[in-house]
Amino acid sequence: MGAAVAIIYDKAKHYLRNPYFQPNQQPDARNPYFLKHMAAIDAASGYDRMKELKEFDESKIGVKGLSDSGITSIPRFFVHPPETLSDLKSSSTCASIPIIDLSAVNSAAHRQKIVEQVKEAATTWGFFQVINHGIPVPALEETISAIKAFHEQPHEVKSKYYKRDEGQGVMYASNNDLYRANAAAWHDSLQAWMAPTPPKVEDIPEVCRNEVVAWDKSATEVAETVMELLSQGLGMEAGKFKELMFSDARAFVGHCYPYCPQPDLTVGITSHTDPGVVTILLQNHVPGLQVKHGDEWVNVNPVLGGLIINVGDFLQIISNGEYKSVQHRVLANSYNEARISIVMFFNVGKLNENDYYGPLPELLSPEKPAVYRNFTMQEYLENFYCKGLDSKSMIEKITIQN
Ligand SMILES: O=C(O)CCC(=O)C(=O)O
Ligand SMILES: [Fe+2]
Repeated sequence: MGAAVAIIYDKAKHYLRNPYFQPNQQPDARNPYFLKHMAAIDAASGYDRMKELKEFDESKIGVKGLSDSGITSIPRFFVHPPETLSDLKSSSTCASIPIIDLSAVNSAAHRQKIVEQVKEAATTWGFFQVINHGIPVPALEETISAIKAFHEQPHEVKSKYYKRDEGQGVMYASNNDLYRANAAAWHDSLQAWMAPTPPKVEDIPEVCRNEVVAWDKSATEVAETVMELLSQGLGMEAGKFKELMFSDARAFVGHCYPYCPQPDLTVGITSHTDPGVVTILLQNHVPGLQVKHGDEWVNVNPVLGGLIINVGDFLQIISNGEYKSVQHRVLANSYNEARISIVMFFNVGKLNENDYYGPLPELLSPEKPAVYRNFTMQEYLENFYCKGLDSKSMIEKITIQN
């Protein structure tokens, strides 16, 4: 057994020794009274959550390392509160997000119909899949394979990239919000800021370097097409979102959701909305992504050649609530094969922290007054980086109460 492997194994054994934690004993972690109460329980049982988190983080093994080590019970800091766990089983099997064919997007005869479809999907679902978007299926598969290959590298190679350096460059870590969230989730991610400041190409791991660079280019083309349709759907010029620099800040994330031995006790990614303008998501064939539609969770099943698009908080706000930024989550993976997803987040590129943003003036009228107040980029970024995925969104914070 190599030294690094021995260390991983040692860590895993350490986690196995953790007392098994009954989820129904877990108090509501967001309630300050219970937090205090819980700290007391932890003190009594000798459980030091911060120490466990740090040990896991510093081991750099990620959930992939835990999963590969053959553990049969998950560390306690991954266990979610009972109200999250009891909701995991409730998913609808009949509904599905709209699928929109973009093959005729440049045909004058068909354009308006596609604009209507995109508008309807963004208004009612906040999520849709696009097909015939111009990226060939083999290119989608190569991108997935490259990210899978990154996560499958031996610990010795991959751990060199492990760091927490949010908001810039390239980083690989387990759970971006590990120290902010109430409970950790069963995924690892490779992340790279592609714009406005692209990473040094040599900082992108070699095993997926060309694919990440190529994906940035092709996903941005699709995003810009979709943004034109979304802009027209609001009755504005196709080029309006581009003019407002809505695709000028971009983050690439390659998630890996390895097999989880106790998928009923945790999640793959905690329910959240995306903060930005739009997100484009490519997933492999392993299911798990769900979106909230009305009171139901709906499975987003992989479609061959499909790319999933969703509206982020920023777009909901500037569209004055017309387009919906919808809660989504990923279930902890119960399949033997890892679930891989490639996510591109598109955000406004203007970096002046003191500029005000809010519902676009051209969408407001006496009949349709602003439903959100204006905010600065600084307030928006602070809100994002100070919270876990599971906390209050920007939207709730700036909604004008009547
Ligand atoms: O992996 C997925 O399918 C969803 C990921 C996601 O929602 C996110 O990274 O914001
Ligand atoms: Fe998301």
